[in-house]
Amino acid sequence: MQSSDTPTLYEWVGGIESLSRLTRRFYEHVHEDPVLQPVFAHMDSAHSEHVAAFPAEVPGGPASYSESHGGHPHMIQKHLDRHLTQEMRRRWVELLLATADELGMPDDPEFRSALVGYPEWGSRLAVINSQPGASADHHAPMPKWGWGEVKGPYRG
Ligand code: HEM
Repeated sequence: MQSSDTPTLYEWVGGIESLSRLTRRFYEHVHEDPVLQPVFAHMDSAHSEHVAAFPAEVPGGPASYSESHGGHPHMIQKHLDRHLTQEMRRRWVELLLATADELGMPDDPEFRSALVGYPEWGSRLAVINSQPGASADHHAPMPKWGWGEVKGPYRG
């Protein structure tokens, strides 16, 4: 049951250090992947540092992406006209979850169900936003993601 002492997903995952490790390793895999490499060919590796601020803010971490990197509208803009396909999206989600396993991120059922939910949802928005004619809402609020139906970590 969720209560005032329930940690945020951000705290549970290990904060910005853990998310920076995840994004860094994830993009290493992306650059070796035949489906995703061409999509991310122009992304420089230093980029993964500030990208981690986004998945930090969504699950309850500091609002630094909103304050310093243009917030949700800027992130949406990065996906415009990319013509992302379902094959790319599925590969992206698979690689992200495989990287979480590789790095030994928490694997309790409650955390993992929340972890699967967010990229599944967000990647589908990325595909929609990447199609011809899509535009970014300049007031799009930052998404917030929590424990969902499981309401918190396992308590026995
Ligand atoms: C939950 C889902 C997703 C989130 C939260 C997300 C988040 C982000 C963020 C924060 C950036 C960098 C923005 C910046 O420069 O400040 C970015 C860039 C980008 N994303 Fe996503 N993204 C998601 C899904 C996807 C998917 C599924 C794909 C492709 C299969 C994708 C492709 C890209 C590309 C190509 C860029 C630009 C890279 C560059 O700078 O060259 N994204 N995304």
